[in-house]
Amino acid sequence: MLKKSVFNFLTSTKSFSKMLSPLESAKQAAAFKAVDKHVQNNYVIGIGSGSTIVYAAERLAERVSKEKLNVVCIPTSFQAKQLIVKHDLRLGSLDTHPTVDVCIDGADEVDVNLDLIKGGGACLLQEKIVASCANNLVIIADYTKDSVKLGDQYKKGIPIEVIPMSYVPIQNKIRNRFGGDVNLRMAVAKAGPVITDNGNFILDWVNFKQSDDWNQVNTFIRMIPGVVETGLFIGMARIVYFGQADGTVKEQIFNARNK
Ligand SMILES: O=C(CO)[C@H](O)[C@H](O)COP(=O)(O)O
Repeated sequence: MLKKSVFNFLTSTKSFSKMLSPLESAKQAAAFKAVDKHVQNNYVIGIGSGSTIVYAAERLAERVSKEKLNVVCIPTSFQAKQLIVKHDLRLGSLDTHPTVDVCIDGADEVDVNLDLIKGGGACLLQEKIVASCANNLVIIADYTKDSVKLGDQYKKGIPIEVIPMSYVPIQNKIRNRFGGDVNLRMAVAKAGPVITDNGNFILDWVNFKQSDDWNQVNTFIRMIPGVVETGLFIGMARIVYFGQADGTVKEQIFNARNK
């Protein structure tokens, strides 16, 4: 039997109310650290997408309510919008707030230069738009996303959002230029492809050769007619928090980043 005092302690704070797996603890630790360090009163905040950002939204709601913060949240996806609404945070848009103080978002892989692969949740287009409007892009990720070179860790490939009618020619052009396989992402609970929040398809480029110049690769792909955006976020992030299995956080900063 658990002693009453121990039980009371374990259930007394929100953080201890759910026992998290090492991976979830890592996500939570990274998210909490980013919100605690980078959110200030009167900020416009970009809210990213994915599973790690769920913890950031929770923490932000906690801080807003306790500290009576006045912040506006700009969503990067339908999911992000739902999180903002669920937590009673103030929903804004780039129409009314085109400059974002800080954008907090997850990533699928982060290399030593803080270049990223994003779009595992098919939200890369709006994520990149909001990140491009932010004075500071802060990435929150668990330890599995920490990589030396892009492609080391994330075997699901580089997501590319495309206009539906162009997906086959785009597959061919990428394969012919760089090799690898370019797969149309299929939906799980629907017969057919994943449709993004913007009504487009997602191609996942896998088994590619590593590049020493991702900027060049990104530029080539973005120039193909029908490509809307890629999940390569090159030179955008300035700070990454990698949550660890023990709940600590590794911080990686790119000081020389110019915006
Ligand atoms: O880019 C994304 C969605 O398009 C996510 O930020 C990325 O997939 C990371 O997700 P998670 O926090 O679930 O690991």
